[in-house]
Amino acid sequence: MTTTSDLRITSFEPLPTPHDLIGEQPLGPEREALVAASRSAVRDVLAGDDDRLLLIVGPCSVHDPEAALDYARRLAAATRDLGDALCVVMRVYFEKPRTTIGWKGLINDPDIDGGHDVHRGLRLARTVLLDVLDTGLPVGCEFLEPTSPQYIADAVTWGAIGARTPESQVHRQLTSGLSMPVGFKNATDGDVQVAIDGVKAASHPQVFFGIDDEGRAAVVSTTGNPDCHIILRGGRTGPNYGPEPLAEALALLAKAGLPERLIIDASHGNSGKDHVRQAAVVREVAGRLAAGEKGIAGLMVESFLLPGRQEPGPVEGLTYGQSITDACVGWEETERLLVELADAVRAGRDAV
Ligand SMILES: O=C[C@H](O)[C@H](O)COP(=O)(O)O
Ligand SMILES: C=C(OP(=O)(O)O)C(=O)O
Repeated sequence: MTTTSDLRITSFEPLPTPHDLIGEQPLGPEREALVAASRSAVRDVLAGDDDRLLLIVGPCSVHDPEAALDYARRLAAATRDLGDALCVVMRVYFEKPRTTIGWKGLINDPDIDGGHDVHRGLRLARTVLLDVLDTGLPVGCEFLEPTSPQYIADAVTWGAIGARTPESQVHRQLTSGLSMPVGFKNATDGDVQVAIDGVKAASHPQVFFGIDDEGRAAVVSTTGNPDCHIILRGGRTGPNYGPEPLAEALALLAKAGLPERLIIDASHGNSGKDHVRQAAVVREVAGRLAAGEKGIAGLMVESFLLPGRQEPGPVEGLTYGQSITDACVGWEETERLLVELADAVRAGRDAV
């Protein structure tokens, strides 16, 4: 080592290789079939070849695997009879991008105590993914760390690039090699064009630094991902889920030569992170779907067992089933919204 290197690194701790972790917890043929079939269904909905609504619903973040699984079982049961109208993917988010600092998710700090037991976090995340798939629900998550997908992406049906990273070359390159449809969010300042640029960049083959299955640093070459789309999540300039911002975004997509279909995120900048407002946004969008409005392929809702949020900390001291990141719609309200959304999709089919 030289006197100029690693001056601010306190430790390097080797992780298991993706090959080893996946070997410990294999996907298995039944889950693999579910992931493949649900990816294909999501692609069809995004392309407009399937007239259902893609609904990405679930907690802002997973912090308590037991509560996440409890939620998954309820969601699977509640949506069993809504499959003619809704293509449901559960939000199972393990990596949280922060505005400044804060808890960065189950993989980074599974004990929510600053211990950062990433080894445990990775294993736990994979266990949660497999358990959720066993309820019959496909899974969606945000990809934030450029190397973590090698450990979990085989189990993921839909991915997101969050509002803090649509302009990041690293995330665009990563997405170009991901095997599932991926949504790019508009930036936190409300800029939609960066998400569209992200979709375009990710659709191209890319060559970049990454890791292989054996965890070795590698030059990664990709084919490009043709299944990307944008997500309107509002921003500092206000919400963008209304008919006017939607029309503007669709026009930008058309100008870029991309399909005029997108996802609306009812949370974040579209609700001011207020879960009561979030339910109102879902109902407004449902009304528009029932009236036959075009262009909305999907909706994202942050929902958990209890409404609202609480401050993060070790699970023993937390209220069961309540978010420790953004405020979520509670379960009873979620059940009502699921039925209302399915009815809206059915009504929209008959609208002129
Ligand atoms: O979805 C979660 C949050 O909105 C995102 O992680 C940013 O949160 P923060 O602004 O509290 O850091
Ligand atoms: C972090 C998230 O959202 P955004 O990137 O829109 O802030 C999220 O969906 O968890």
